[in-house]
Amino acid sequence: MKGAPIDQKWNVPATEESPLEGGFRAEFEVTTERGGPRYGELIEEVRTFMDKVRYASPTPELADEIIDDLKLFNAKLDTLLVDEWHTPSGTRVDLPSRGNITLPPYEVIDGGEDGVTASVEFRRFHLGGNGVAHGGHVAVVFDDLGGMAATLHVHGIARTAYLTVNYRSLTPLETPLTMRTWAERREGRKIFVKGTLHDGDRLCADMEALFIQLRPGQA
Ligand SMILES: CCCCCCCCCC(=O)SCCNC(=O)CCNC(=O)[C@H](O)C(C)(C)COP(=O)(O)OP(=O)(O)OC[C@H]1O[C@@H](n2cnc3c(N)ncnc32)[C@H](O)[C@@H]1OP(=O)(O)O
Repeated sequence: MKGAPIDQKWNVPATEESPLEGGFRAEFEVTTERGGPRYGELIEEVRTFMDKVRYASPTPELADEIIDDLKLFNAKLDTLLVDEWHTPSGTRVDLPSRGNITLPPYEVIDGGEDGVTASVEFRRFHLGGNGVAHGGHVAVVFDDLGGMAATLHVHGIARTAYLTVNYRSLTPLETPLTMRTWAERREGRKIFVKGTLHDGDRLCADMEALFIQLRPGQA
């Protein structure tokens, strides 16, 4: 298991009442094919590049060279752009964070109706200051894995209404951390979710969030 539990039924098939439109599509296609067998490696190289950009102090000449190289890469990708529903980024459940380049990389260890446990590692480019993670990046992972817990709990798509993070101690970079998220209770479409982030036994942060299950066809 890497980016998500594959065997869970979290995709609600499209129907006339719940068409494939709106904020999140009714159907979340589970795939390990898009982007090819080395897509994970591609994403990892991009993350490594961002790590280095975060800490590099290039000369003007090196910056010129890298800009030219990046323009070539961007032109290559321009030939193969697809919409968000068909990109591998976010749908490759076999890859950390479902292959989503915008998320700190996590691997789901266990996931189902009762909650999600994942190993997350903040990268060097997630630096906030003083060598530790930026609080916003911590919140992003809580949002994604909290949303996953809500989705698995109700077997339907949910969207964040609010999310509160308490930063209890510093969150290290380049360290395997454990995040747990679970639905504490449900009131109709409202799913109250809680979560924790630990470095070993030390609590780095906890969160409380409200996710709202989307009505059929809701944008
Ligand atoms: C599958 C793999 C996992 C993927 C996980 C990805 C997770 C990513 C999650 C996100 O980041 S979603 C993006 C961030 N969130 C948004 O952009 C949400 C923007 N807001 C909205 O779209 C709507 O406000 C929302 C869907 C949340 C609610 O609108 P609705 O029209 O569906 O519901 P409504 O306003 O009628 O509220 C329903 C209930 O929730 C309550 N509620 C809504 N927002 C609230 C709030 N902020 N605080 C407290 N209560 C709230 C509301 O009072 C009401 O309570 P009652 O039923 O008891 O009357």
